Amino acid sequence: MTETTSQGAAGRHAGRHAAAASRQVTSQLSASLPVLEVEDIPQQTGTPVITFDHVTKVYAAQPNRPALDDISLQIYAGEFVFLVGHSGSGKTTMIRSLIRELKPTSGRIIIADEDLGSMRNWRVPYLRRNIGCVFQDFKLLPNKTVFENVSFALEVIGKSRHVIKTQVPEVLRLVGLQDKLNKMPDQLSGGEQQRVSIARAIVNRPPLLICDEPTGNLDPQTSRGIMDLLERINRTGTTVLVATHDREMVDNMRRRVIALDRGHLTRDQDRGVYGFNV
Ligand SMILES: Nc1ncnc2c1ncn2[C@@H]1O[C@H](COP(=O)(O)OP(=O)(O)OP(=O)(O)O)[C@@H](O)[C@H]1O
Repeated sequence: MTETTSQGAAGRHAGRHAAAASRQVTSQLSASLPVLEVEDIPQQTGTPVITFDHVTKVYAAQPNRPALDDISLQIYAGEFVFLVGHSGSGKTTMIRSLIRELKPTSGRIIIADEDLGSMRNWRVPYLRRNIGCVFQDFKLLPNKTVFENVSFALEVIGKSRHVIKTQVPEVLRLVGLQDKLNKMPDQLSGGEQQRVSIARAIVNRPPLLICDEPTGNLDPQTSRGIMDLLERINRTGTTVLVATHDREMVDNMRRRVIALDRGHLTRDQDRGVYGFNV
């Protein structure tokens, strides 16, 4: 069953406080990108950025237990969405399907106007250029500096040296790492490494940023810094989808929450909470 609710004035008030606090922290970061005010829920209009249309995924190893079971949802431009659920509920399967690492067993996934089911293989890299990805384990290249880790993302898609020289320092300023350009990943804290991986994910300015457990390896204070950064990126107009187990973060931020339980979509809630008892 899917339940759709929205919070009242109290929720909106709390949301405004959280947004104000977040603005204070992030104002210390670079102001190089325009800030859009999205204190209210973005209008769900136009073409959805993400559409799941009766998507089912069955892994061959578990034929009787779909990892995703008849999921239908839409996410619109500018939304910030949490994807929550117990371990094994299907969050990573959903994310891997979005970048076409996996194909659904049935149903359709549409990104912007493109049906991933009929997308030719040669177009998949172009799809992935438009989706920034951040993972729990950062996935940085250990033998490259901070600057090189981020610039590599532009090099592989053929960007000029001029673009690299301008965009890489700019994005590293945005994530607060302008003084660490020449450090190696093992000289950074976990939070700083995650900031590098976020910088790498957004340096090409993708309209969609997907994060799978971005704070899973970080302490609560560092996690808050990362979420503040993701909120700031969202305020530049980027659609952000975050799969997480971080109850405190979800409960504090009061954004749209999509909940999965054993492959079923059980809740889709504006300004939602984490909502599981364990
Ligand atoms: N490659 C695979 N082959 C077979 N079964 C898989 C595979 N990947 C995931 N599964 C199964 O699919 C279900 C959903 O797994 P998934 O990794 O999507 O969940 P999750 O919500 O991301 O979990 P976690 O929070 O632990 O990362 C689980 O039952 C899992 O065992």
